[in-house]
Amino acid sequence: MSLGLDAVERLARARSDLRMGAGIAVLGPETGALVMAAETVPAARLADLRSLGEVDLAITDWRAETLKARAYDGDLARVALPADAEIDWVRATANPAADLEWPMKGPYLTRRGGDPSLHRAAIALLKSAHLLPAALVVVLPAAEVAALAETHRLSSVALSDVPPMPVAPVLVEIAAARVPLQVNEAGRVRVFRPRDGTEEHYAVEVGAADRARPVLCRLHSACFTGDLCGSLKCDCGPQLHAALDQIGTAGEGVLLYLNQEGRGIGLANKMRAYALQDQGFDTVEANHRLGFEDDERDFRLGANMLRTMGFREVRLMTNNPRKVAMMETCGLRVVERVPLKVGKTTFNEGYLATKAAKSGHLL
Ligand SMILES: Nc1nc2c(ncn2[C@@H]2O[C@H](COP(=O)(O)OP(=O)(O)OP(=O)(O)O)[C@@H](O)[C@H]2O)c(=O)[nH]1
Ligand SMILES: [Zn+2]
Repeated sequence: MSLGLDAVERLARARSDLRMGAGIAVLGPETGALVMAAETVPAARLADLRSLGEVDLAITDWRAETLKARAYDGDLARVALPADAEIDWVRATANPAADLEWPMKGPYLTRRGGDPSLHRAAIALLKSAHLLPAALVVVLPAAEVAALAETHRLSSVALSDVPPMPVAPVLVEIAAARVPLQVNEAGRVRVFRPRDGTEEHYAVEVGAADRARPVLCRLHSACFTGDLCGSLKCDCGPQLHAALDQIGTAGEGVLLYLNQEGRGIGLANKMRAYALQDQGFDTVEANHRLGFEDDERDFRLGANMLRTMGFREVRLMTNNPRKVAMMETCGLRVVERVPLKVGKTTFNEGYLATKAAKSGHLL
């Protein structure tokens, strides 16, 4: 019987529930947790969660640093929810938007000792759902959590199925068709769908490159503001079009368009980061204040797509050494790094300088 959900399907359902403000169960061998997203949980549900036991607000070490909370667990801190904390306090701890107006939300009492694995899994789930990485967590005996999930028909996932760095999803080509492009009429768009229910990614192939030779390739991450709206805050739009021009002129090559908006944090969080940048923080600091790493992308996706298309060697258009390294790790030989130096404006020179200084980009 295959009617029941497998682990990958249960994770996809749990991500979706968290986005809607529902609770989910994470089941470990002895203990389990009821988990809700600080960003989406309705006030009434927070009250119900409280009635079950002690509530922790799990935040990342980056967010803890901003809030001056001690992160005894290394990569995260388990803040004990104060008895008088209302939903506004929870949201403000998760979201740095009002940090400057409301700086004294603490002092934060954080837990020390014990096993933070359930909290770590909760944060990983929220990140993969593109929500702020702040999770409300109540830890109880696993049997009790399983019973609550059963009674209230909540999604439940096994702790062992939520690894901190998920395995690279398997991508399947779903559809492909000819799309004549301005840069070259021999264009073809292929759509790849990950098996884990996350976003689809696209490959634009120009011509029919020989699979036995290195392919000219741009590995591009989605940027709604730069690619579509012509934003001057970044260099994405000009890079996208320069890469397409170069591939079109060469007569063959591949543009991989990965739907990893905002370096993998999603557009809502990227706009939160932009609002922080308007307060004076740089692109990396803004991500950290939100609780994210400076780059949350999984470049293994691009390498998987290229391999599925039959390529083994690549001439990669990028200024980002991490992209080169990841291709190599995934078994694709980068025979050449082709620089893409376009799109510098007075609005983005600070952004480009920060990427060079803090993220190792080549200027
Ligand atoms: N979080 C965040 N993301 C941003 C910001 N500005 C641009 N982005 C995102 O950054 C990514 C840039 O993608 P790419 O141009 O492929 O990557 P890159 O790391 O700059 O590397 P190369 O362009 O290949 O040199 C896109 O996903 C954008 O949406 C920002 O200030 N904050
Ligand atoms: Zn951009």
